[in-house]
Amino acid sequence: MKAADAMTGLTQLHDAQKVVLDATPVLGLEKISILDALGRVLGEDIVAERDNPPWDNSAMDGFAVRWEDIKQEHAIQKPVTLSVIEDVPAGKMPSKAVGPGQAIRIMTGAPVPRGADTVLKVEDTEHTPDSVRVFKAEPRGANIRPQGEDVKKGDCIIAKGTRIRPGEAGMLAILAKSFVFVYQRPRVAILSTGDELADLDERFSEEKIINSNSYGIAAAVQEAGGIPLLLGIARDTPAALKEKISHGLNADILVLSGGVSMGDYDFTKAVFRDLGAEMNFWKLAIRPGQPLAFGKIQGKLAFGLPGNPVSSMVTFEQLVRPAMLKMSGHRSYGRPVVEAVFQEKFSKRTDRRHFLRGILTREEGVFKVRTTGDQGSGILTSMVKANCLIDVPVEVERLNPGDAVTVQLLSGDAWLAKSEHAHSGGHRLSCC
Ligand SMILES: Nc1nc2c(c(=O)[nH]1)N[C@H]1C(S)=C(S)[C@@H](COP(=O)(O)OP(=O)(O)OC[C@H]3O[C@@H](n4cnc5c(N)ncnc54)[C@H](O)[C@@H]3O)O[C@H]1N2
Ligand code: MOO
Repeated sequence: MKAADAMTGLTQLHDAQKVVLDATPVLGLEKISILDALGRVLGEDIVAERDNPPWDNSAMDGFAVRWEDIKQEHAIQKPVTLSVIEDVPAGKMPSKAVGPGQAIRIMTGAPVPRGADTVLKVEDTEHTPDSVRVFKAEPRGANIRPQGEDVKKGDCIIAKGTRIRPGEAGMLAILAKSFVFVYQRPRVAILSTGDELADLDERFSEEKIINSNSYGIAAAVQEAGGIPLLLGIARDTPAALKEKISHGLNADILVLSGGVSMGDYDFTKAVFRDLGAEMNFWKLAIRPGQPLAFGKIQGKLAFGLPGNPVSSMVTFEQLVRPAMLKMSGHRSYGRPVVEAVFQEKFSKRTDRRHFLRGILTREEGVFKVRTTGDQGSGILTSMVKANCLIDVPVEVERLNPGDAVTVQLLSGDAWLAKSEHAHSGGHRLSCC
């Protein structure tokens, strides 16, 4: 890793991300029911043990025939009459073979009988229980779905490392895989620090600040597919911090929030040292989220996120979430990214990369983005309004309306839901 810049003492985010990902292990596998597999990452290649469909079958309700019998050029003037020798509904195997001058009535999905190589749609015929008149010529093989057209026995159908979506779940069922191996979900212990904090179950007091970070981080952990373990609040004493941290060391990741700014370093550092931790204390070249601690405590990944509520969420996004995704077997660790047209004026110093909370909309096919308003690191409503983070590179000094920017999409389809709010104008939240 490149060391922090000698002049500024700042560490670039991508350098910090590399350190984090290099230190992050991939978790082991567990076997689960496909009913629980949505969103999980496959830990095995899924190889087809049989063809799908398992036999040639009809794509239409109609009659299975021999193409030789119906190939005449003027079907309408000279319709062919065939005798119907059997009915084959879906779910039944035909017992007879189609011979010259014969047809078998067949339903969509039913196996094509031996001898037949073409299916005629029922609406292109005139029929009685015993016979069928054919008025339309069809090419050989029409309306037959051949064996193995979807899946060929022996092929790898879903590769290890694939995230299971509804399509994969259906395919696993087709392949009769009721249980599959997936990567384990990371367990993330969450600890908020600070005497100023009160938890939700404590008596409300005017002097205290409600611990919101634990709950925002817990939700972010769940959204990233992990299991949050709330350790509560560590009071500002070395003993309290040490004890709480030790409770979190059976998790895969420990996330602390607060206590990483200048004033708190000495105390936190001493506790880490006592626990045998190897920690980096970074000043990241980003805003929000400058002070950040990362390392390993007794082999477990440990993050010290800044206490300001937005800073903790943004640093979780940029550093903890990628580590969680790597742990749980994903092949890419970032959010979806799009280019959008910036709608405002913005300026900054050229020493930090900024993550502005943004509202992305799509108007006449063009992505447009504006900020949520005040970008202070204590303005948690900015995260409530935002559907994306606008990623403004370190070297950019100003943005004008019309400039192209890169945005990281937060939480899936949220940007669609937010469009209406953005259109209604203004930065204020409005309900009802
Ligand atoms: N002299 C300096 N002071 C600060 C610097 C600096 O470089 N030099 N950096 C500032 C920046 S940037 C940030 S971010 C914060 C980070 O501070 P800490 O991580 O030590 O966090 P605290 O001081 O404990 O808290 C900051 C702020 O956040 C509130 N907070 C903390 N925990 C929670 C929680 N669980 N839920 C809700 N809110 C929480 C806390 O009350 C404070 O308002 O340091 C700056 N200072
Ligand atoms: O980085 Mo602090 O997180 O800017 O407020």
